[in-house]
Amino acid sequence: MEIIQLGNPILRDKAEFVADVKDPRIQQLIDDLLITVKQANGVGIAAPQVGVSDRIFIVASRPNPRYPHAPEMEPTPMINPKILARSDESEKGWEGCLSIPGIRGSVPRDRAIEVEYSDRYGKLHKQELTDFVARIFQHELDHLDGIVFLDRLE
Ligand SMILES: O=C(O)C[C@@H](Cc1ccccc1)C(=O)SCC(=O)c1ccccc1
Ligand SMILES: [Zn+2]
Repeated sequence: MEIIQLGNPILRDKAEFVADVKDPRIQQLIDDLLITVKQANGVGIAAPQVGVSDRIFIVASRPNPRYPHAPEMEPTPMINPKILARSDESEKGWEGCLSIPGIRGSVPRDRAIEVEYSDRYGKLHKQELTDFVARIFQHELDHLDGIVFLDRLE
């Protein structure tokens, strides 16, 4: 799928709550996002970045030049994600965005967050995320609310 670039107003849309995770259209979208994030060599991707206004994103942390200690994880679809609690400490870190190629910036994010989301089978997950994985989650959640990392540069 084609990745929407900054400047396209769709990227600023607020994504809608997913009513039925078992809907075949949602399952197809999840498969498309998994392929797209892999092809783009990203560590995350959100549905609005492919022009779909659903509250779904993929978190796919892996070690990379900027975060060599990042955990290698199975790309994880997260549906109707939300942050339940935040650590009081925040940390600045480098971010990029597949919709804003060639630009990197230092963005403050909460170092630890308690999150809730449904997986693609409809199972509810509640867990604590820290460091780079927490950063990706916050970056992708922003996309669901039409926010990009440039909006958060200090
Ligand atoms: O635009 C996106 O949502 C994907 C974005 C996710 C992200 C990267 C870095 C910090 C938080 C969230 C990317 O994957 S950008 C390209 C990339 O692979 C990368 C960029 C910087 C550091 C690590 C990876
Ligand atoms: Zn992005």
